[in-house]
Amino acid sequence: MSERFGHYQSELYLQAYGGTKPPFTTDPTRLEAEAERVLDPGPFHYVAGDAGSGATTRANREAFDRWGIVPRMLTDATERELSTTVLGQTLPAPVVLAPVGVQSIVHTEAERATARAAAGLGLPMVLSTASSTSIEDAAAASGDGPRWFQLYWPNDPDVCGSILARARASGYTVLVVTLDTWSLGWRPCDLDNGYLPFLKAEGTAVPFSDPVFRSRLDASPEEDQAMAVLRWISMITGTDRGWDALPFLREHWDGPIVLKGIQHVDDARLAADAGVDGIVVSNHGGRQVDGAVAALDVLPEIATAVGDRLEVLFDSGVRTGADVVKALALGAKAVLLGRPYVYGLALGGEDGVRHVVRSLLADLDLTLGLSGRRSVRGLGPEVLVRR
Ligand SMILES: Cc1cc2nc3c(=O)[nH]c(=O)nc-3n(C[C@H](O)[C@H](O)[C@H](O)COP(=O)(O)O)c2cc1C
Ligand SMILES: O=C(O)C(=O)c1ccccc1
Repeated sequence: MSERFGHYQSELYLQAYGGTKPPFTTDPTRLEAEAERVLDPGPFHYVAGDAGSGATTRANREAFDRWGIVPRMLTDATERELSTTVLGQTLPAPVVLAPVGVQSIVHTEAERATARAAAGLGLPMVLSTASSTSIEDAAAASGDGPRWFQLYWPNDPDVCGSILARARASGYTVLVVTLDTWSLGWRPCDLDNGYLPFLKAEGTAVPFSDPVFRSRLDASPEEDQAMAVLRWISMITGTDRGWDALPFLREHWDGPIVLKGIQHVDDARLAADAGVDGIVVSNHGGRQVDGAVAALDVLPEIATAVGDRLEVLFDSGVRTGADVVKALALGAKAVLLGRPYVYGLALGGEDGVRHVVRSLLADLDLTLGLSGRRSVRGLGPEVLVRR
């Protein structure tokens, strides 16, 4: 796909002359408030919420604000190139839709809408193990779009193997293994609202459609939903595995493997020593450890330590084109976008996701060009100053 993403700006201005406004805001700082107006409190706070006092979420944003882009002039940046290669795949832009579970709580089309929007833009969608759509249905919606699969690692090896086999058979190419959520963090908002979607069997489409998981139950999920949910939760919670368990994943996956949730440089080194293909430097958007370090603050050290041995991806707090430029300049190959596209899904389904992601990419394209840079490749710390 060779779309000039910056064209979305002229498209929106021209539409305005025809009397049509954007479907909803183009301002990432207003998305959350607009989504709050269309969502019930439980789902809204589940998406927007974070761990404890929210300190990590705030730290993620503050870390971006501490860097400034220093624009260059007269560099001929009229034509920009956003495309880049990530884990052997050429992507039209260095942006991936992060794995977000239970999308049915914000829109009836759920992950199918996200999959269609991502495929239309040629960007990978990472399907969550906690998806409300089965692996196969999401793949069908994604068509020939790039798709990656995120694993919450069941402690039953046969169940794990079965899920991975289904993902491979359905055309998911990259395996993203999330390490930081072997239990949900302390989330006061959800506790106060008494809101946990899994207890109502939302976000259980992957195990409930899995023959090996079903074979582990005394009664089918249709007969005894509560027991099936509890069995599944017990399989994916706990942290009794160590780095020596990774070869199991290699045996059951024939494409790139990425570890998500890395925040310590020594863990990044262990990931490289283990031979994985990539990591996502991430604190899960501030949803797990309250008071954790901002993901952006650990990115430079990690990228310097292991960037030549594996691909370093980044998420947690990315909202604007400038944020993408900063993360790339500090060593990320690409970023994952979380909550913003989920707000787009809530506000407009597939079109809403597309509007949010196109807005981000247009902002990225223009920010890059007006900063005097022609390509997302080769950005380095010289682009930035510390405020
Ligand atoms: C509602 C919600 C559900 C999420 N579910 C998952 C999940 O199932 N698997 C996962 O690896 N990460 C999950 N995440 C974390 C995202 O993949 C990502 O790390 C985070 O949202 C990035 O931060 P951001 O929201 O600030 O962009 C979820 C995040 C949200 C907001
Ligand atoms: O809520 C989350 O952050 C998350 O990662 C998750 C975990 C399990 C099921 C659904 C989402």
